[in-house]
Amino acid sequence: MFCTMTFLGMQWGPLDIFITTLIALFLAFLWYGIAPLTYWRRKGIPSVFALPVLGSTAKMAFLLKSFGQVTNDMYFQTPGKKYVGYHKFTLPMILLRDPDIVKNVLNRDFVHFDGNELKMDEVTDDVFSGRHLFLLSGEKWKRLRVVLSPGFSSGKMKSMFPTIGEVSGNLRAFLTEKVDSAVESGYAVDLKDLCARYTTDSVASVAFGLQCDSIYDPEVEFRRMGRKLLEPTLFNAIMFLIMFEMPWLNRFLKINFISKDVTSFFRNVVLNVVAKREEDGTKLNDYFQGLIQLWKEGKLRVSEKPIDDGPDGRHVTADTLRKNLKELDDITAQALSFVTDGFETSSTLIAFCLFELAHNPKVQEKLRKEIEAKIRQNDGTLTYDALQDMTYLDMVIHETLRMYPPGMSLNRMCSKRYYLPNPEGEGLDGGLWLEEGMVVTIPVYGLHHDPEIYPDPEKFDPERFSPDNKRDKQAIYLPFGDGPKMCIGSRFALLQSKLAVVSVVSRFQLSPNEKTKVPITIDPFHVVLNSKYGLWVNMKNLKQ
Ligand code: HEM
Repeated sequence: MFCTMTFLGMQWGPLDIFITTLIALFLAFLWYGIAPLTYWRRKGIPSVFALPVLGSTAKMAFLLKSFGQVTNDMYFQTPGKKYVGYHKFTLPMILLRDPDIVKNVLNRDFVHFDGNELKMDEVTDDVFSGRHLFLLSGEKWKRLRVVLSPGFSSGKMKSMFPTIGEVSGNLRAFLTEKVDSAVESGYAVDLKDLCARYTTDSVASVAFGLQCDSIYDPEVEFRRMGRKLLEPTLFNAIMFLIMFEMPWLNRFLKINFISKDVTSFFRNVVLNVVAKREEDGTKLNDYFQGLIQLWKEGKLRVSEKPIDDGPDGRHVTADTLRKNLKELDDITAQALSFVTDGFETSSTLIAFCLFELAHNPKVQEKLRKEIEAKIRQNDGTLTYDALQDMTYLDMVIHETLRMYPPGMSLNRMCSKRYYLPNPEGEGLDGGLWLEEGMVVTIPVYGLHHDPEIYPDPEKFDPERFSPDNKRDKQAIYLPFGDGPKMCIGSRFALLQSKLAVVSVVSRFQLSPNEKTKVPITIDPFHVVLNSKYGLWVNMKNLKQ
């Protein structure tokens, strides 16, 4: 009744096959799931507990915690060490704990760490692959960084000020309507959603030259598409888990990180704006115009040679974009990177800042006084220079980014052998040679919340960043990363965030709303630090 087979000169019945398969699976489990976990013991380096297959990141694998939360846990489990080994699944990695080593890796010794573990598939993710700074390394990264950096200079920020100012005016007008018609306890608002709509409008106007109005209409298509990119859904959580933590897996799965409808929407937006400006002969002084110029000069092509490269320069028009998808994607990628990198991170900053102000009325009052004084000194108008001159606002924003750094951790991949001293302390013999390809993790959230570095770390205290305190201390502070790979958009992020905070605080009184409990619960599904249950506050008119 049961069939048998002959293999290696022996007769195999179903039971033999079953038992042999079990043994083979068990050996594979030992070889691939357990043996790699002895790596740090064999090297004599202290390490964090690791489970078979899932390594030290089991909670992340089950989506119970984000990678940032897991690195934070590991940081606090290993006091006194300069660094420790851990396993992301079965891959050995290093968690750097010592602020001096961290600073060296990011700055002085960056040439040893200009590799990149992140990769997107060129076929499935044709827009970003080979074009986004986050995904590039070595020479290509350096060339694109040099090309894009002038677009984020202080001068450029000053020229963007009126455009973002208009969007912050819309935010204020929208809230005025809501607060005026609210009940006596005030207008209850989830800051997370509102601030995301504000930064969407701001990014749309600066990076695409579009008026988007999602503050008033949350369902407008630009907002829907932007939201789809980073929404904390189960699908996105799994997708980001694969992209950031298991990039090798996508070589087989070939998942689109940016879905086709989102890609095609943003390609069309770019095409239409280029064509419109060409038709009208308009040359605005915005970031998008800068991208058009770079594209015309062939400078956005970092992976391949630009087309039409002749002695008189490139004769390219909107029609070139229509006919050549690669050229269109050169612009789309850079404009779209504003959406992926710029709106969620900044909205997180604004939302947490306003949330903390609601919970710290004295800080709120002091900030309001500064804003009023600076505006008064400028004949009642808010100018770019007046905003830059608000020292206390800068302290409040710094403290928000310390407590809530949107990117909770950073990674760097070793590209050239590098020596780390003994992990147990100063002056001891024996350290570790990091080999090419080894990834080191910097637990930003942990460092920002370490009482040895920032006393009473859970207290929202902008005074830590007063000019005197800042001068005295050289504490580690990494909300935008550091070194040559530091966030390219930090000036823009600070500008749009400060404008939003000023617009709200100068007009409304903020107070806590019981829907959001303190301390907040971090959302493990979110790619940047976020509160799981929103960030609710009440807003009232100041004179009420
Ligand atoms: C509060 C807002 C923001 C925060 C907290 C933030 C944070 C960061 C961090 C931590 C990094 C990694 C730095 C490193 O590895 O050392 C980064 C990189 C980057 N950010 Fe931001 N960012 C913000 C806003 C923006 C905005 C508005 C843009 C606009 C385009 C932007 C574009 C980028 C890009 C392109 C990179 C990659 C840089 C490179 O690899 O050379 N970011 N950001």
